[in-house]
Amino acid sequence: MTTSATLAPVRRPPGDGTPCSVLVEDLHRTLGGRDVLAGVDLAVRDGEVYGFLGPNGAGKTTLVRTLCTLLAPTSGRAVVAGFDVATRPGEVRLRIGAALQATALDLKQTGRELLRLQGRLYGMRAAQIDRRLRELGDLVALGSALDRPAGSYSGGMRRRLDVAMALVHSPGVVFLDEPTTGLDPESREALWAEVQHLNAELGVTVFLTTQYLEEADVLAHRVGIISAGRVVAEGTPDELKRTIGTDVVVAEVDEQAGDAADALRRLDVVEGVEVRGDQVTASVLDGTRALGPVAVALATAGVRTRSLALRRPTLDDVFLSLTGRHFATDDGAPHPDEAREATR
Ligand SMILES: Nc1ncnc2c1ncn2[C@@H]1O[C@H](COP(=O)(O)OP(=O)(O)OP(=O)(O)O)[C@@H](O)[C@H]1O
Repeated sequence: MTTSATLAPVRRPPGDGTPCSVLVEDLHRTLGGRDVLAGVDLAVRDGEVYGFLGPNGAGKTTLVRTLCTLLAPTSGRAVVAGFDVATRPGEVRLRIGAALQATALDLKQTGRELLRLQGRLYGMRAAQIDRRLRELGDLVALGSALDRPAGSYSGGMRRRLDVAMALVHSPGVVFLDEPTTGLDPESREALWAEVQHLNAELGVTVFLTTQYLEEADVLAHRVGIISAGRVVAEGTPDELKRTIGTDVVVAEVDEQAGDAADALRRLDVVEGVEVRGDQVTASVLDGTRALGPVAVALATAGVRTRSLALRRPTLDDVFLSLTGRHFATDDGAPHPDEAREATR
């Protein structure tokens, strides 16, 4: 059997000397006859919060389950905490924590009982577990609820308990699969603060999947964007947005989006144009200089423009330019992030 931990290169991303907690190379996973992971490459450095962003069905959960050793790769390689997930799954499991989407808590047990059980499964003694719970501080700050059955918890409290359970045995790497999906804005922000705390104060490397653009933007040092089983972009949120240009001009037009796009593409100040419905988005280097020529070009082309707005690029613009699609929910309705953006 190969001992991946002894192969120094697997701990380092190409061209970078920083040690890596997660290294994925040309990873494929077939499910139901489909290549759900179609050659994923990515690297998460030690101590990083890595945001893995993608719309519904893109393959996020499949990748996380593979990295947590719950699914075997079809081909390619994944190394987590220094060990190959396919050949050394036991070593990987000892070193990671995971709060996955389909967590089945025994709701009759109290939070404290569940946390203690989790610690005992990792061979910890009661005193060690209690010390660890104090160390986790705010993360387990469920107050007196810690001694109530988990069945009485709100969604946010259950999610916090999930994350705390993933951390009881002091793993170096923790996987959080869509930890805030379904939470109200207040609970979401509380969980964000906790993720930041466990990364900054406890030094835990965090691999976090999300379908919320804002979440990746706020939490992640670096972001990987997955679409149809492939990582289509990787970088810091700012780096990714800079690929779009400095500013974005958005024109809402009356049924003439094609004419508007053609007119804008002819302008020197415009770097790229995307169309969605009656909305035409132009990426530009200098928004204040571009706004005038854009308005004139639309008027000259005879396009009736309902509104013209200037804003900074978002990760959704990055996704749109890479895939030709916006982030959207299954039913095609705008994602909550988009809806929020539209009302700003
Ligand atoms: N066991 C399976 N058999 C067949 N197809 C599957 C199986 N599990 C997942 N898939 C399909 O693989 C694709 C990726 O699923 P996955 O759950 O990894 O996506 P995701 O990005 O996590 O999406 P979501 O945000 O909805 O959780 C989806 O189209 C899904 O229907």
